[in-house]
Amino acid sequence: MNLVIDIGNTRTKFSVFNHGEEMISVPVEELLPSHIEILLKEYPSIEKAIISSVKDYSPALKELLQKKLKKFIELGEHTPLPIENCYKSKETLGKDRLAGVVGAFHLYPENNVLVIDAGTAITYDLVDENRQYLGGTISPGLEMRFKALNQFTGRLPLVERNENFNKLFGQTTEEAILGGVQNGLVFETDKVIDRFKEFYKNLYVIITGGNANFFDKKLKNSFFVHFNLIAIGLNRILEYNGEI
Ligand SMILES: Nc1ncnc2c1ncn2[C@@H]1O[C@H](COP(=O)(O)OP(=O)(O)O)[C@@H](O)[C@H]1O
Ligand SMILES: CC(C)(COP(=O)(O)O)[C@@H](O)C(=O)NCCC(=O)O
Repeated sequence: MNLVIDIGNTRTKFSVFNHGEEMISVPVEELLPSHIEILLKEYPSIEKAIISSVKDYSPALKELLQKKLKKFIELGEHTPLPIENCYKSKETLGKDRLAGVVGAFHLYPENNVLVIDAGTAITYDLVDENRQYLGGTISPGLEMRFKALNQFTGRLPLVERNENFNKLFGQTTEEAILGGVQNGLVFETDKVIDRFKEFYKNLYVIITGGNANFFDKKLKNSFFVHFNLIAIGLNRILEYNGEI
């Protein structure tokens, strides 16, 4: 069994895999060594673990995993991968982005795949049919857009995401913000997909991340939702490192 840990800017998600199949997946605000102790008691067959992190995390967590398990990988720029990483600043690349494209390649190895990770930030990343991760873009996440309007102005309230908002424009401050943020994100995403499709034929689109369900029935382009894409990618990297 494998333990995979994805430390994002908002949440940490940890999952247990058994022969490639995800048994459990749990989001927590902060992963503590005590959580790992409990998990290892519950699943004594866990022998390997991998962590992807986009921020600093407790050294105690790493020490515990190194001590208790047969194999532990902290995903980094030198970790061997089943795809070629063509990002130029590999040392600054978010490891969640790398895991996402490995997951995409594992699911759709014959296709060009655009991975959209709608989390704290929104990343758009391309892995092509030649097994190459080519790079992508980073833009503010949904919640960050609402928060920015509130924090950097004197009069704009903090508005919450509204699933039912479907107007082109607003007639109240709240509606105007919803229109700007939500429609803006939908327009952005559809346009990004359109542009990638112009250059990459046979393009599959995967949406993942805490806000993946926001796009449901909103985009004109078709896409697959894989909430556990990062975990799938991390598990694949862990397995790959056992094979080579
Ligand atoms: N239960 C939840 N707890 C926290 N954030 C959530 C939850 N459900 C949806 N979200 C949204 O998902 C985002 C976090 O998504 P996630 O993919 O976990 O991000 P990250 O990898 O950046 O930590 C938040 O910014 C929020 O907008
Ligand atoms: C772009 C990100 C902030 C996304 O993080 P997330 O929203 O998943 O928490 C993260 O991947 C990151 O810190 N990247 C470093 C810069 C780069 O990828 O080039």
